[in-house]
Amino acid sequence: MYLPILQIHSEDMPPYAIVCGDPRRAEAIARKLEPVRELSFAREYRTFVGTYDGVQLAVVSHGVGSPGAAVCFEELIRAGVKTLIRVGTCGSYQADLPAGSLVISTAAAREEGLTKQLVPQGFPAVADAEVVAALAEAAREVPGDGAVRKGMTVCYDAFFTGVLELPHKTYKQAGILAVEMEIAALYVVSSLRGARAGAILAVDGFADSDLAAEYDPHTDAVSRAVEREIEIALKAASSLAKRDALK
Ligand SMILES: O=P(O)(O)O[C@H]1O[C@H](CO)[C@@H](O)[C@H]1O
Ligand SMILES: O=c1cc[nH]c(=O)[nH]1
Repeated sequence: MYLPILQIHSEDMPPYAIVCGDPRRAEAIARKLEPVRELSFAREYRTFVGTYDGVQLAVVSHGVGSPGAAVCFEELIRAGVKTLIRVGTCGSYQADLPAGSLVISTAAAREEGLTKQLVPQGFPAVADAEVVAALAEAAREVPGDGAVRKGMTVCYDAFFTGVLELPHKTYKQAGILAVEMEIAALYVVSSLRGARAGAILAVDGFADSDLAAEYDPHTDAVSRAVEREIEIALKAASSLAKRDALK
């Protein structure tokens, strides 16, 4: 089957995929695969396939925002991908999760618009428990200087605020750890289509509007956290694949 938006063929796709927003991050992840092959680079969607620790994986960028990312997730699942792990960045709500920390998202509050067009309001955007456990286990094996925390995240469409305020205060008060822009789409599309998904995020600053002036995602602490989450996601994907092989 040909997937016309990603411009890939299902025959080339393994059942495990690492996904991320930035095509350049996809390339950085793909450099860890050996051998590796670039299948396509169409719009924001850059697709590689290769081998990590004896396991065949795809690495695909999905761009910024849920509508475009949902197109990517749908086509990957139609192509036969059954396990998706997002390796992203996020803004933190928690003082003890500064830039350089890692967040494993167990579920996402659906504050974006895309999933409202797919499922009713009460439908949860929830990670797969096996994927979350594999990420948490891999995180314990990959050393680093930042904190690692499992918990809920919130998914917005807006990155910069307009004249309305985003409900940062409410979600922070409710114990949400961090904000980003694609996990709701990932978890809802995966649930609807029978795939399993999870996500790990590197904190690149504080999301609250009063701290936004200090936003700088290009520090050494963030780069180290991104490098660490890439290792964690690759290890998690490989251990899930090896466990699946024994089932
Ligand atoms: O680092 P990525 O994976 O792109 O994720 C986060 O970064 C982008 C915003 O800067 C959004 O895509 C958000 O979800
Ligand atoms: O969506 C995002 C991603 C990274 N950092 C943020 O503050 N927001």
